[in-house]
Amino acid sequence: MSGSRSAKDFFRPLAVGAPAPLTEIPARPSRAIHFFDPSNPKMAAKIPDMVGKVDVLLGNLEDAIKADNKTAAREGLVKIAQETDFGPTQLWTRINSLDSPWVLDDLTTLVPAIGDKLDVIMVPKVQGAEDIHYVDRLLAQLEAKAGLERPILIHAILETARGVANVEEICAASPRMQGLSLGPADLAADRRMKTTRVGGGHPGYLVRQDPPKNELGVADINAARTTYQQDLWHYTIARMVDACAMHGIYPYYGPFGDIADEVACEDQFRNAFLLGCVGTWSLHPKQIAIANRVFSPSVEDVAHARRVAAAMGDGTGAVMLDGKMEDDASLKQCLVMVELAEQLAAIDPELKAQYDAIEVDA
Ligand SMILES: CC(C)(COP(=O)(O)OP(=O)(O)OC[C@H]1O[C@@H](n2cnc3c(N)ncnc32)[C@H](O)[C@@H]1OP(=O)(O)O)[C@@H](O)C(=O)NCCC(=O)NCCSC(=O)C[C@H](O)C(=O)O
Ligand SMILES: [Mg+2]
Repeated sequence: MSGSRSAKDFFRPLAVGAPAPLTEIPARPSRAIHFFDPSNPKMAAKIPDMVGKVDVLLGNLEDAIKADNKTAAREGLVKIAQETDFGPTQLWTRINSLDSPWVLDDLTTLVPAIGDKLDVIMVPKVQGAEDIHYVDRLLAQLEAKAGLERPILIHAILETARGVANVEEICAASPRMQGLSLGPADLAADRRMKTTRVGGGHPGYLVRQDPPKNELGVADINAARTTYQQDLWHYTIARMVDACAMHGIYPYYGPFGDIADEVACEDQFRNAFLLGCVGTWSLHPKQIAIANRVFSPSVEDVAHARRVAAAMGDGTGAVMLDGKMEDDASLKQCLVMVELAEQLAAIDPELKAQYDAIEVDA
């Protein structure tokens, strides 16, 4: 429940005539949220062909769009949305930040023009529940005026220290809250981290093995020692995952700026997937395949999960499979995998064929 609204009012529209808020956020596949600049003619021309090949297309209006192109990007997005049938692909936008001179025009232009096609509005640099409340009320007013029949959802980017500190209240601020993404570049700057990258790791953030000891038991600190690079984003992503799970909404990684390094990109995405994220951003067409691969459970994992489910019968008790104990709790993890596989199979025929080919012998 939001801090200032009582439980009975939480699911009432915030403007007369606005659509009723959803009581549950649908689990729509969103492995890759693909960013494009609607003011860039080359990128814009590629969008119709990407429909059906990526789960989410996001027209970006904020950072990475030159100040001189803000209006062109907004108008470009309206044109693309009006001319494109998005089929199973969701259409999202990232509006300008709430302290910018552009955001009001973003919302008052987009909602009447393409509000019926927009699934989610991503709000950058969210600091606390008050930012969500502002967008929530304004969207309700604009939806009512435009006669929209379904509410547009809100996705917040965590990219300030205050936003991270307030992550739970942000998730709880509105029934429109669909999910959270990590904004590692802005967050690093706001935290005054000493990095210069857009997401990913850093070779200096590491732990080193203890020194070996000589025969007298004295540590040889000059001996070669293995180091292990650590994940700079583990803490923040873990907080996001817990806050989202608690509020029934969805956590996402965010941008990986080293477009050329596909291996490290895949590693960063997989860490997020394993921790509980449902998707990530793709900044370049080649990151879509990486995201789709990582955020779809492997055939081996789905086969194992179905095998555990079959062996567990009514879901209670404990059984041994391949020398390992399985019980109610491991079954619940397996069911997360099975449900995700079913959702993805419904929109991805290639994955469906792979999952359908699995034979389960208990
Ligand atoms: C990163 C890019 C600037 C690279 O663009 P480019 O140099 O043109 O790459 P290529 O030559 O390899 O491109 C090949 C063709 O593909 C088209 N292209 C490139 N990117 C896209 C795209 N995202 N969608 C559709 N089409 C794309 C090119 O136009 C080429 O076409 P052609 O010449 O006809 O073959 C560029 O990829 C880019 O700008 N990407 C998006 C960047 C972005 O959105 N950044 C903002 C999100 S990250 C962020 O905001 C940080 C975050 O908030 C935080 O705080 O952490
Ligand atoms: Mg940012």
